Amino acid sequence: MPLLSITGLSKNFGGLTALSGLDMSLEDGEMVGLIGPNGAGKTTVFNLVSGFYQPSAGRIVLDGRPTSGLRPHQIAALGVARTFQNIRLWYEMSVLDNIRVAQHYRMGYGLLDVFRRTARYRRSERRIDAIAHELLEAMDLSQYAHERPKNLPYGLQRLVEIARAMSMRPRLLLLDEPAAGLSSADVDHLIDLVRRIHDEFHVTIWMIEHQMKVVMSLCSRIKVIDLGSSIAEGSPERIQCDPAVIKAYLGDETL
Ligand SMILES: Nc1ncnc2c1ncn2[C@@H]1O[C@H](COP(=O)(O)OP(=O)(O)OP(=O)(O)O)[C@@H](O)[C@H]1O
Repeated sequence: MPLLSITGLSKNFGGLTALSGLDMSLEDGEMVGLIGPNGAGKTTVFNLVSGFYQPSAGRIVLDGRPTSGLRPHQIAALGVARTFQNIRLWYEMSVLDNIRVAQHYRMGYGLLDVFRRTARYRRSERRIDAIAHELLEAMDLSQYAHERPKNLPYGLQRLVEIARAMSMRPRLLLLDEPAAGLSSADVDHLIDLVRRIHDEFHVTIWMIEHQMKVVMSLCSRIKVIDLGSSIAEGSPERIQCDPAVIKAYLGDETL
């Protein structure tokens, strides 16, 4: 059974069809790309999968369970974490606290536990700290644990956002343009780190990315959409010479 199965997924905004009849599935452990020209509907797909939008039609099934009607926090609890095209962090908190706070839904204690500082509360807090430090280490961020994200260079903020998403121990990680705005050295570092977290944490990854170097180096399979519909799917080598893909990108030098 696929980890994620999407059938006939559509989304309309008033008269605008942002997505139309998308089919897609991801097997456990895969790293897959989602590409397409600007406005193709890529972020809409991620907003639907993560519960930020409800579909106009179609079905999303996560590990055998339909997600229709579920709110974003309920989908997160089922194991879907994401990053955003425009970085979203708590800029006044430390990097460490950003990563700790993201785990709150997994804490398994109530307000009374917090006030009484029960054994359950202390156990959960220790576990949260351990996970946060493990991730900071895995992503070479330990030395920034007590910095505020707003004082870090943009490339590091992107990594903190990925670490925060990973702290939820997701089964499926959705990365929305992780390389946007990064220098070429930062892009190489990002490629290494994404590969490392994929291998180390056995997480399934679906990424939207305009920088073909990132998608081509990391993804074993790529889905291409244009104007809300699927136009191709296959290995990076196949996608690069697919006539429909070349036509969609004609004039776009990024491919
Ligand atoms: N909340 C919304 N309300 C109205 N229209 C929307 C909304 N979200 C997206 N759209 C429209 O849906 C279409 C697809 O947008 P989407 O952001 O999914 O594209 P994208 O492929 O992610 O583009 P980009 O690569 O530029 O980020 C666009 O025409 C966009 O303007």
